[in-house]
Formats: sequence, C-alpha cells, structure tokens
Amino acid sequence: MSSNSHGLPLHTHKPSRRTTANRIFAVVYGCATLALLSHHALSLLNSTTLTSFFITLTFLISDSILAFMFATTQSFHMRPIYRKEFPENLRRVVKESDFPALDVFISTADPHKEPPMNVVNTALSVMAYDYPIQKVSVYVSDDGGSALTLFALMEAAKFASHWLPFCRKNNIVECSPEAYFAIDRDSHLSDQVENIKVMYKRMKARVKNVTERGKVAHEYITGEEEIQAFNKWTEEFTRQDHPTVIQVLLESNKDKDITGNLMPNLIYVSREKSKTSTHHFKAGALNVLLRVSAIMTNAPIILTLDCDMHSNDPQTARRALCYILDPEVRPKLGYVQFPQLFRGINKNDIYACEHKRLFQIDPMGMNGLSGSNHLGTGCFFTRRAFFGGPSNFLPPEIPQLSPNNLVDKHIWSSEVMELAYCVAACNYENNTNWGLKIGVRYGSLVEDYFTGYRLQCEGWKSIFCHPDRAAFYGDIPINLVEVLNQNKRWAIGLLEVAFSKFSPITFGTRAMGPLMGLAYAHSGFWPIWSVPITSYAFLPQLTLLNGVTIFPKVSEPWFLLYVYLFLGAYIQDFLDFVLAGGTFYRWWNDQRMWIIRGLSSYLFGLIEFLLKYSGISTHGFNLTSKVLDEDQRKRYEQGTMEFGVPSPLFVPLTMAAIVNLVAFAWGHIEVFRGNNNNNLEGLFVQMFIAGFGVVNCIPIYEAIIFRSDGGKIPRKTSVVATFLVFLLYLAAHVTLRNSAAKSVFCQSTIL
Ligand SMILES: O=c1ccn([C@@H]2O[C@H](COP(=O)(O)OP(=O)(O)O[C@H]3O[C@H](CO)[C@@H](O)[C@H](O)[C@H]3O)[C@@H](O)[C@H]2O)c(=O)[nH]1
Ligand SMILES: [Mn+2]
Repeated sequence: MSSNSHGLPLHTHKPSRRTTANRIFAVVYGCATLALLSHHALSLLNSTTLTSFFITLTFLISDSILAFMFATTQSFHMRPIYRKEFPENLRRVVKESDFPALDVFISTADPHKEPPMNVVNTALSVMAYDYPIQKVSVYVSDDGGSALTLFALMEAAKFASHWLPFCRKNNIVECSPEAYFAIDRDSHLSDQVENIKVMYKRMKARVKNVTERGKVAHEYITGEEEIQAFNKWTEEFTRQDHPTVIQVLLESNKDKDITGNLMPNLIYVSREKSKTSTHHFKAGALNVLLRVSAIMTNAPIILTLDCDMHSNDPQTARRALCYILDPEVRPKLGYVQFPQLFRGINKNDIYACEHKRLFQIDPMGMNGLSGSNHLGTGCFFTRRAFFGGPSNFLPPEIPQLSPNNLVDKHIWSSEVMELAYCVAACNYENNTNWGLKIGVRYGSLVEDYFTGYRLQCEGWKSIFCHPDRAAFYGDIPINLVEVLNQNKRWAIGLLEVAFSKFSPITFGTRAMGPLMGLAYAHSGFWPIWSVPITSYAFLPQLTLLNGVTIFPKVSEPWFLLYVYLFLGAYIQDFLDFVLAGGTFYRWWNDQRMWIIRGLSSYLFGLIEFLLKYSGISTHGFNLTSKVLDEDQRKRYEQGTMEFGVPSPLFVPLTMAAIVNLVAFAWGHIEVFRGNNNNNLEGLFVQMFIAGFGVVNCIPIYEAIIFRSDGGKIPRKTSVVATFLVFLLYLAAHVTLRNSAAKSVFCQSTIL
C-alpha cells in the first residue's frame, strides 16, 4: 500500500476473497488425487494380464499428469491479488518533466502476413500517448526487411502530424485510427473529423495499393531522403539476406505537427540478415532494438508491442508509472505487464482465443507472489532488468549500451548512426552475452515466457496491471488451423524451456521458491496435457467397444471418487472463468478447445519437440497470419468452426470424434440388449466419457457431414481418420479379445 510524502497513494491492492476456500479445496482435492493414484499403483502391482497392466499403466501415467497439472495450478490459487492504480495522483507527486523517457518497441516480420496498416495503427496509437511527447521514441523492427513497411511508416509519420494534435485536442482515447473510425460516429461528424477521416482513408488506400503491387512506385516517392532510403532495396536485397536499414522518420527535436507542437521520435529498423547466421526470430529483433535504442535515446523504460496490438488508452504509460515511480517498488521492478485482450472475438469465442486463464487468471494469481510472467506484448520493462539481476549488474561490452549511459548526441549525428548500424549487424552478438545473460533470452520459441522467467529467476519482480479499461487490444487468428498452429508453436517453445537446464521444476524452484517455480512449471509443461486428453479420448471408448469395463461400477465407493474428481476440477475451472468475467458459453468453448488443443497442438507440439530433441528435425517461428478472408470472417462471426484445409492437425481430432460417437452408440445397444456383464452399472463411466466427447464434438460432426461451405472438414481428412479409427479398433480388438466381458478396474485393493 504505497503512499508517499504527499499521502496520496499511487497504487493499492487487496487479496481475493476466495483465497481461504481455494486453500481448503486444494488440500481435499489433493488427498482425493493421491487416493486415486495409489489405487492405480496397487492395481498395477496386482494386475494379472498384460492387457490390464497396460491399461492401468496408461491411467496411472495420465492421472499422474492430471495430478501434476492440478498441483502446479495451486500456485495461482494461493494468493491472487487485485491491484488498483491512481494515475490521477501522479501529477501531485512527480513533475511531468521528471517522468522517465519511454522507448516503444514494435515488431513486425512479414508485410504479407502482417499488413503494414496494422503496424501503422500500432505506431500511431502509442505516439498519441498522454505523455511528455519529447520523451517518447517509437522504434519499429521490421524482420521482413520490406520497403512496403517502410513506406507505410513514412506515410504514418506524415499523417501523425495531423492525427496527434487531433487526438490531443479532442481527448481521443481510441488513438488507433482504425479503431477510432470503426465506431460509427455519423450522427455528430464534425468537419474536422470528416477531414481527418478522408486523410486517413487516402493514406490507407496508398499503403494498400503499394502492398498489393508489392513495390513502392516512383510516383509515391517524393523527397530526396525518401529516394535514398528506398535505394537500399537493390536487386540483391532479400528478406533473409540484406544490410541493415535504419531510417529516422520523425525526430522530436526537429519535426513539428501542424499546430507547431513537437512530435515523438519514430525510427524504422530492419536489422542485417544473412543466411549464414542465426537471427533468433523475435528475440533477436528485440535485442537489436535494445541496442539501437540505447545508442539513440536510451530511455530507462521500454514498452514492447507486437504489430497486431494497439493502445486503447493513452493513460497507460502513466498507469505503469504508478509502479515504476514508487521508490519501494522500483529497485526490484523488472516489468509491468498488461493483459493480452482482444478485439473481434466472436460472441462465444469458439476458438477460446481469449485464453482467459493464460492471459488474465494465472497472471493475477502470480501477482500475489513475485509477479506475473511476461506475455510478449503490452509490457513496460525497466531497461536495467536486461542487464543482470537487481544487485548483480552485468555491463554490456561497450559503455554506450549501458542502461545508465546518458545520450548527449543528436540521433542524426554520424557518430550515433554509425554505431547504430554497427550494433544492428548480424554478427555483432558473436562472443557476447546477448541472448544468454543479457537482453531477451534465446533458446525458446516463446521468448516472452522464457525471458520473463529468467528475469524473475535473477530476482526481478513484476506487476500485473489489469485496469478496467483495456490498455491494449490485439487481433486474434480467426480460423482453426491458424489457432492450432500458433498453439503448437507455443507448445514447442514451452517444452524447450521445461526440458532445458533452466527447467522451472529444478532451476526455477531453487531460484524463486516452490510456488513461483510451480507456477512457471504449469505453463512450461502445458503440452503434456495431450497425454491424459488423448488417453481419455480413445481408451475408454475402445474398451467400451470391446465390452471391457475399466472404471468402477456406479455402486462402488471408488465411483464417488471419480465423480468428485471430475466435478471438482470442472466446477473450480468454471468458477475461475466466470468470476473473471466470462460467460457460460465462453467457458464451455474454452474447455472444448482445451480438449481440441490436447489432440492437436499439444500432441503435435510434443512430438515435434521430441523429434527435435533427438536431432531429427528443426522448427522455426511460424508467423500467425493477420490477413482475413471475407468468407472466413463471416463464418467466424456466425460462430461456425473453420476447418477447410486438410491439415494433419485435424486427423486425431476427427478420429476422436468418430470413436466417441461409435462407442457411445454401441454402449447403448449393449445396455439395451441387457447383456449381464455389460450392464449400465459397469459401463456408466465409459459411456459418460464417450457421451461427453460426443457433446464436445458436435461442431466436428457438422463439419464432416452437414456442411458444404469452404470451412468443412475436407473429405481427405475424414477418410484418413475413418481408416485410422478402423485400424485402431482392430488393434484394440486383437489385444482385448481375451479380456472381453471382464473388468480391469481392480476392486480388491486398498478399500
Ligand atoms: O522472426 C520473427 C518472428 C516474429 N516476429 C514478431 O513477433 C510477434 C509475434 O508473432 P505472432 O505471429 O503474432 O505470434 P503470436 O503467437 O500471436 O504471439 C504470441 O507469442 C509469441 C511467442 O511465440 C510472443 O512473442 C508474442 O508476444 C505473443 O503475443 C509479431 O509482432 C512478429 O512480427 C519477429 O519480429 N520476428
Ligand atoms: Mn500475435
């Protein structure tokens, strides 16, 4: 509860009221889990046949993983806190002229997957921050090395001279022009708004035109400076192989807006690329920006943003200052993370793109410990945090890169420029600590998770700041294959950390204590959900089809344990979700997507990771496309699942859908036939699981059979899946033949 000499607090926090209930539930549920696991273990020892041995083993492994995941989520439940900031008190406490300078990093990587207009909107939205303007510098990293993106930013620089004063004068809060004009303002469109709207539309048309042509036509290039800039795109210039391009598009000492006010710095950076050196994807790009910005402005505070995310509140930087300027918080403060929130999600969020747990609930839980993990975008870092722990400063190789170095030269001066080019070179990092101990860390496709984690291990604390008005809004992928591929990339990246020498279980627990270690382990081991999900999606069903009972009868006490474990987990998940502002249908889709991801992204991520681990294959950063197809958008808005392409990711999913339906139907037939051994009592749990699967798979059945639009499941996928299901059934039949009409669930043990 920090107040200062003026008695005005900058921020407060209060614990969640559910903490005690959470702790009691954790203990009871934990005991129930242990009971089940010990039962499995004893059954394993007592198993009589090889088949029952393997079935029990599968459940022992699956349920152990579920138990592990349950145990790790407890860190989020032990001490969640709600924070509140008072940016309005800021001006009474600090003079604006004493605000720290702010460097904003925006990354983009491909003008065809990430439309340059998105980058423009992201940049404009932060340039319009309510912050002393000469203290703001916006750096755009273009890993696509594209003249199209540079062109778009040149246009943005010109438009900014109208847009920024317009926002300031009218107190606009939606400072991304696209978001601002998307709201229908027809009724009170003043001339001024109309003018700027026309200007924006014209700029958009020019940028679109250039992007579509794939080339910046001569008629669009006006000044000598611009000609020189585009001359760098020679014949040999390719995306993977090109020299550094740094272009200062706006300079706060020189450029003024139409009302004569200063403008923030706007700098375009496309680092050198060479086919012979690794570039470490976004992590590499951010490190180049860390160095280039150090040479040019060296602001102590850095905001990182992806080009698919824009500011929704110009007060955000001030809000972050409420923590950054608190002398009690500052010495150990590594970063202030804002949640990832999204625009354009359909009503019931069919793909669970909101990731409420990942981006809101879990960070809130970590807030009461050492602070949230880093979510990649919408995060204010202290520059110092990139150079060793709070009490263990690690100096960079040249003093000009040091976080406490004062820049006393002009951005344009040849000295600054030369050095900037030098530190953006692709082999600059050779034999340095960059990516290992300094800057954004390399070695994982989820550089965000890994970097935040390493900073926290070094002793840095973080703050999760979740104001009522969203600070940033991002875009989400709106077709299933994009969603699953994105999640697969995350899965691989997380495993890269989980199974490294920095594993949260060992290294993390030692560095940050058990609760924080487990919290990071929960995300790190995210993809192993695929093991229990896959087992429960196939095994109960295949055994049901072969008349083998594998769960306790309804009349047995163990049955109640299963009921408790299932309902307990589901109800707690539901409460977490709804209390964080979710609706029932969104929660339902969220759990459905958890199962779908388990059968696709997590499963394939796990397999690809293992292949890479054993040196068989490698994988890169597969950029999520932000380009929207109109038909797809329509179907998305109606809430229809989009399959469309014959992706291997859909195969296990389709297989599970078929197996569950067949097993569920077969189970009914068996029960009605009144077969003594296969009565409802014994098969109930299996029937329930299959039925639950069927309900979850309804959109998949629709997509296989009833749909004719471009988003249905391709014939090829359903044929392959059906064939594989058949093989699976045969294999199960051969294995289970001798156990038919038997129960594998062993009742004679501990009860
Ligand atoms: O070689 C690359 C690849 C990507 N990017 C940028 O990285 C960002 C994230 O890429 P995106 O395709 O949008 O991935 P998402 O899965 O949507 O991003 C989430 O996951 C990433 C880690 O996988 C984090 O970096 C992001 O912050 C987080 O929002 C974008 O701005 C890209 O331009 C680069 O700069 N260079
Ligand atoms: Mn993204």
